Amino acid sequence: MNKFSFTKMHGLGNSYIYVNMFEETIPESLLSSLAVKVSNVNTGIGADGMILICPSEVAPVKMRIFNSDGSEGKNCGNGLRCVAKYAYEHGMVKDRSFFIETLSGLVKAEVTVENGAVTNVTIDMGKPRLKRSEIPMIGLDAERVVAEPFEVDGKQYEITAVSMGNPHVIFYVDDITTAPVTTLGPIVEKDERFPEGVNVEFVEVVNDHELHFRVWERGSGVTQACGTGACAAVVASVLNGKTARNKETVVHLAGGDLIITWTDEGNVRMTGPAETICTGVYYY
Ligand SMILES: N[C@H](CCC[C@H](N)C(=O)O)C(=O)O
Repeated sequence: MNKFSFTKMHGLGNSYIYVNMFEETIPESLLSSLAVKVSNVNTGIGADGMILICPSEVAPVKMRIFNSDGSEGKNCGNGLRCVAKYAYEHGMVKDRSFFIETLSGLVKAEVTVENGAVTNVTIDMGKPRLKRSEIPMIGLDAERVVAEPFEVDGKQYEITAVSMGNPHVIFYVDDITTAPVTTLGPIVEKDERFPEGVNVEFVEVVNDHELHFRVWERGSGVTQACGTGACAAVVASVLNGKTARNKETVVHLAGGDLIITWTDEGNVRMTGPAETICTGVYYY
């Protein structure tokens, strides 16, 4: 019987099964199917996916993230905060500020420590990718996708698309409590205009530094929070003149709040909690 030790952690209720690949060995060919199995709340552990904390040649640690459908994502904001917490608390890094490698490049983490435990984490997520080709999205000629008409099943919408290393499309709504998350979300996730699929976000603007946010995630469906999605929502809101550049913006997600700033230098900074739920051994 094969097995590996895991730590279940969450960022605002967006939980993953974390595996320390400095200590565990799992065949590459099994990673996708294992992500599906461990995510199952009935026959597995229960989570939005699986995250591997791996050795890296360019940073103290590398994060790989697998959604609950087994697809591998290229970035994960809530995951990065939990990886930073894990790395610091397990002595994998000595400084409170350090780099983490992702499939979409290097990001910088800064942990807040109280009595030896990481209570909050800031991630410099780097620059958003705004070109249509970088999302990626196919369709009109305009280089960026900002307030673009978008038809779905004969209904007209307006979208803005942003990549944080992974693809996001933002719909603005008047009332977040009635956003079509579970009806429009799964349709747009697989829309052919997004060749790699897309994370689908719904945003209600409160004022120039406050948003309400819900998400249908590519590969995981409805989650309590999406860190990269919240970053994309802030960038989209600045591009649409709805929130202020270089100003801390509170994003209210179902699982709690993130503080996000798109700085004048161009980077997106995200601050929020990261929590450990439990540890255990998974048999497969
Ligand atoms: N579903 C995403 C990966 C997880 C992102 C999200 N959980 C976050 O916190 O950023 C994707 O396939 O791009």
